[in-house]
Amino acid sequence: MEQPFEKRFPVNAKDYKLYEEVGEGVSATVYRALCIPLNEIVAIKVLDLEKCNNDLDGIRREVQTMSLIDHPNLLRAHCSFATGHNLWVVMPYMAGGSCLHIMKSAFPEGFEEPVIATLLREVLKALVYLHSHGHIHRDVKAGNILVDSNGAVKLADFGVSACMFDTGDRQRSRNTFVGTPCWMAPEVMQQLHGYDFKADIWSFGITALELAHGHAPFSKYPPMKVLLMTLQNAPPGLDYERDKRFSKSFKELVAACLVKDPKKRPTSEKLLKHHFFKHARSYDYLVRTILYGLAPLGERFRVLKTKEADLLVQNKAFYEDKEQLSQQEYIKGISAWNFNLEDLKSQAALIQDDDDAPNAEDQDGSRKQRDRHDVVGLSAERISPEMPSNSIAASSQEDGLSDLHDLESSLASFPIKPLQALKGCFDIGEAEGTNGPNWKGVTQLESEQLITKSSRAMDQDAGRNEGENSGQSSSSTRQVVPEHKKFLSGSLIPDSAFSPNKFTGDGDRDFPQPKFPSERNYSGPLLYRQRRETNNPSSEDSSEGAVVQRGRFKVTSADLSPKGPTNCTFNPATGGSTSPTSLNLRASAVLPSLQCILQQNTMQREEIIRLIKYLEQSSGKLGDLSEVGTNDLLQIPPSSAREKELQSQVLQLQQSIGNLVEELQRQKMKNIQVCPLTLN
Ligand SMILES: Nc1ncnc2c1ncn2[C@@H]1O[C@H](COP(=O)(O)OP(=O)(O)OP(=O)(O)O)[C@@H](O)[C@H]1O
Repeated sequence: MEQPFEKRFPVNAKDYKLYEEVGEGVSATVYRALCIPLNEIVAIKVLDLEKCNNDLDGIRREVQTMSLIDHPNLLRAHCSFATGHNLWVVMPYMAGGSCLHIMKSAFPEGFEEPVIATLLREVLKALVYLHSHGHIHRDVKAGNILVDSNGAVKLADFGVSACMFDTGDRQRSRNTFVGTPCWMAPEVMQQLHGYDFKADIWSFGITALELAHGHAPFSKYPPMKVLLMTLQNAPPGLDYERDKRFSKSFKELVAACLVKDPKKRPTSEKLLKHHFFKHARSYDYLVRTILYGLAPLGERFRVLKTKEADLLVQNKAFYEDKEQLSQQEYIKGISAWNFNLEDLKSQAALIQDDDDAPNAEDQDGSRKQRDRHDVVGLSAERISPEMPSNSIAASSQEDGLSDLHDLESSLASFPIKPLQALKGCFDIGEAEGTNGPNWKGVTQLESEQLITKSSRAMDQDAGRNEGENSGQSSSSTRQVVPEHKKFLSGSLIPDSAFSPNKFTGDGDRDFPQPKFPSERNYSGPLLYRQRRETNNPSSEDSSEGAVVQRGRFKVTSADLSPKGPTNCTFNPATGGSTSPTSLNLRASAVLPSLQCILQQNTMQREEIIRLIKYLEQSSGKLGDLSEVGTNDLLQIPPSSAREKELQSQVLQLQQSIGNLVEELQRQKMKNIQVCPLTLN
């Protein structure tokens, strides 16, 4: 359909001439290129297979989908082939670039409604096609809506698409935590019951807001906060002061898509009939309104990339803290994340909302009211009935402490599997390299302990201010920071390919100079790839259900349950040890238990002494009791209820010391029997 039957694209690299870079994703760099035999300008997506070892299946699926689809609103691959360690995917060149690029270059505040209607209608047609063929796109966003020089609109990037007809492992992949958080549907985040193509409808609604505002709701927040806000807050919408310019039908369309219960969202087919699309115009209209005046794509891309790099350098100077830096990177929309749960918790607390008014999306009380009972899983029960509905979002955004609590309790509210998945995701921050995830020597057990520790610290710090809490949280945080980033513009292709004289403008529409100011809004998703070093120092993860992270969140739904503690722990409640008791138990395995018992014993002794001292001070009548034995003390009849209580506690402690000592002896005996040589 896309190309005439006789047009065959060669599958040999020498038949193509690469020009400038026009886009970067997490896994690929896209170049404008010339197909020499056909004398046709194309785009070539170059994927470095060595860097994508963990996700070859994803790549295969992407290429397969791109070759099989046949719809004018979907970006189809002409052909693909391997060359060296790269995979080249040859596709039509979309000279306008992505809607995200266009907004960043010229429409930082978003598009006008007729433009949005036109773009969305085309995207929806693509979704109707995909859904009717059993596909979920799973990454619908402005960055994946491409426009060509004639104003034709195509949905691109099938890197994480899934097929509803898949079975087995691939079917399971449909339940994975995948997508880009700001656009991700709540049911995808929660993973309670899996999800279907309605997840695309949510992303479509978020994309509508993105096109209207120039950035997606919550795009300035770090990933964990986005998850929390999506799950806890009412869905974002267009109900606010700044959205006056938009029609009622647009607001209704957005509201219809952004319903938390996927069953209540319309299908793509039904949505296409929405009266909002009466505002849609022709492709030509897009050329006149959004493409006119734009510089060639490669140039725009280069300018944006330079600005982003500058911004990153500035931020680096400003934020010495690497966590802050990584947060900044996220805010700017880079989707290659490398983080862990503790980092995210710190970030959730650290993030300040002082750069502008809270998102209008979060403020509207009526929507909250409406959605209170519509929230999947978390929010309805968690919203305090006394709290005015319109203050909830504000407080959840402005109060770092409450964020931390929210975070803890939200995670606690997750069903086990998603919780493990999330933890797995955050702990295993790196998955792209050949060496597996970036698992920096922290076991699941340690991770759990850290979480517990952090939550206890929060309890203790409840009265302190946010900054202190952040610090507290940070200090207990493992410093797993993003890998050093580098900009590898054209790394896969000889530099000469990008020399200015190669920049011919062939096939690219040479738009007149943009009439827009250079000051731009840099919030929003994905501008350039945050590439990671391939030589990840990680080697310790061999977990099943390992995380695959292609710049978007992607966590397998395979069982990520903890492997169980490897060290023996003493259970004070039963007085017994959970350590194995088999005969071939080694002394080295028993000793930690014994040490633990001894430690407990010592602690309890100290507690008794403390109690005695307390008694001594509080009664004041007993004279100098330091010389008096505990038993003697206990002979003295208590003169107050408090004394009585303390005496009984002392008795209990003594009893438990007795038990512990017995246990210690038992263990010693056992140990001697099992490993006499070791102990001798
Ligand atoms: N056919 C094309 N014509 C022009 N530009 C393109 C084309 N395909 C992709 N691009 C640009 O390159 C960018 C990266 O491409 P793409 O999204 O396919 O890579 P990716 O690695 O899959 O990205 P992601 O980070 O979303 O995973 C796009 O956002 C777009 O701006």
